[in-house]
Amino acid sequence: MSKLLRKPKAVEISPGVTLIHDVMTDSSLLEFVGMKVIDLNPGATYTEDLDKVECCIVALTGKITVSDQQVTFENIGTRECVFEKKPTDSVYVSNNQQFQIEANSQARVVLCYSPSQQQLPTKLIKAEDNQIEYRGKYSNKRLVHNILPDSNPAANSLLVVEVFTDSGNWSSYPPHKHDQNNLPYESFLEETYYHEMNPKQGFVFQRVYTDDRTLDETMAVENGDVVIVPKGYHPVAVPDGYDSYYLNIMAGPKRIWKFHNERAHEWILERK
Ligand SMILES: O=C[C@H](O)[C@@H](O)[C@H](O)CC(=O)O
Repeated sequence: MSKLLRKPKAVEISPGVTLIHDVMTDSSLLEFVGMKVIDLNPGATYTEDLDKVECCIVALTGKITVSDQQVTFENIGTRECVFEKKPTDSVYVSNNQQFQIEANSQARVVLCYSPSQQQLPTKLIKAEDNQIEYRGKYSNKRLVHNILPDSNPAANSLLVVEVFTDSGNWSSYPPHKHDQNNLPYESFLEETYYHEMNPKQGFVFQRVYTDDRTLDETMAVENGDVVIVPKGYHPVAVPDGYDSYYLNIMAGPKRIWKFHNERAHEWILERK
């Protein structure tokens, strides 16, 4: 199995809290981006002390209450299933802060981490404040919810976005990369994909590859899988009959999303 593909697990880490994914920089190919996926039963609580990282707490499904030692955001979250295609609520918590999550219902939460030195205010990122985009044409149409884009100054290095790609379409396509610290032409951002499928037995194909093909992995990615993108192009293809969801976390030396399209496929964008 590719070293870029992580399958979901189910480890109960405290009463009512199950760890589904734990992709942190000390156990992955990544230096900047970390992520955890946790399930919480109603009434269960999860507490974490952040060191020199910031965290975006995404209420993926269900209702949660999030607090640090000063503020509390009660009963946030907007959906029971990501395929309701409604934006959801998130909370930004900065470095050297403690946060607690309490589940008001059965909930799945994605914890998105990246380096942070300068402590910023804890902030509710409301669903209605997500920037919505309809990208692409022909068979690369997708719906994008920008949860924490580089235009939002709430974070020091973290970028979070979710993407819905319907049956028979491609996304993260034409292939693009952001693995060079070469602004204004390209930024260096590591990336993770947390995938869900509808129906659940579905899969997508994702290829992660570099210009020189020293990295070239094509994976069948299933519901709940995580794909790690340390570098390279990273297109996703969705088979007929299934809809795809993924949550992207990006971070690097500069909090700017400036990607480079693979020249060989850039003509895709020129079609009328
Ligand atoms: O670089 C960002 C990620 O590859 C995705 O968020 C991608 O941009 C989604 C898309 O445009 O299809």
